Amino acid sequence: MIRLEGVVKSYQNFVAVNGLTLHVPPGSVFGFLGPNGAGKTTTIRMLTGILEPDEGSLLVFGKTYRKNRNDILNRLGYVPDRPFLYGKLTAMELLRFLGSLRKIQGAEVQRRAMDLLDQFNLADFANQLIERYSHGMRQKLVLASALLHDPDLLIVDEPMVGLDPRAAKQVKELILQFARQGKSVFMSTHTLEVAAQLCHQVGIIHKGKLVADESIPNLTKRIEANDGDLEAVFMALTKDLERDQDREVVPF
Ligand SMILES: Nc1ncnc2c1ncn2[C@@H]1O[C@H](COP(=O)(O)OP(=O)(O)OP(=O)(O)O)[C@@H](O)[C@H]1O
Repeated sequence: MIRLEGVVKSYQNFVAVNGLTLHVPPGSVFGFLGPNGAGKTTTIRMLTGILEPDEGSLLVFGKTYRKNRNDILNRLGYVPDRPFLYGKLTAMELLRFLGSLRKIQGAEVQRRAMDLLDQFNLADFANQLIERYSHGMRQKLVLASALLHDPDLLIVDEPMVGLDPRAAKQVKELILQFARQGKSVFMSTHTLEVAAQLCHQVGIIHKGKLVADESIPNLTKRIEANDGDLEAVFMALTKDLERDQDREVVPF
């Protein structure tokens, strides 16, 4: 679903993503971890066609944005880290509007919107103005918006931030259900714990470079070797790179 080879992206002279290579197969949840400023959002902006890589190859569904932009975007759902929601619309109005942009209209958009609002326990608030929604409700609505056109790939920047345990559980279940249908999820997160619960594969980025790319069983072994301390594993991986900037990805 996603294949990156040697992707580089700089802002003026600052290299934010530095030779990134990773692969996300169908039916999998890929967790993209890293500390603040590691290059996660920059990578996601390239994956969603907002930014273009300076170097390297970036394929989504085996296609490039340069040649197949619309094909890719029609099959992609994206939840940004700071989504904008227009507060003067109701949830249903928002979903109808987004549906019209995607050419999903009438009874079809109404049915899909109600199904999604129902899945997120928002059906009772379908006709309430978004400005009256809590943070968690807004987060769930943004996810519902990203799923309206039934995408094959969901890209989510920090899906759990600010969610209470109940909302977080719903979002986790939805992500897992999505992958069970043979679709893929690429999600960034700061927390190894979220990744360990949800993801099949985890990539850890630090200062624009991938410092680890491993399956959850391998990651779990590593965590156990550190007395169950997730953060210790994360700190060790990112600290190593500070000592040796040219180090290769940790082999597993
Ligand atoms: N538009 C920009 N212009 C200049 N530098 C930028 C720009 N956007 C990001 N950066 C820098 O690029 C680096 C990577 O930023 P990015 O937002 O990709 O990191 P991140 O891993 O998503 O961080 P966070 O977890 O804090 O959101 C940071 O040092 C950031 O300051």
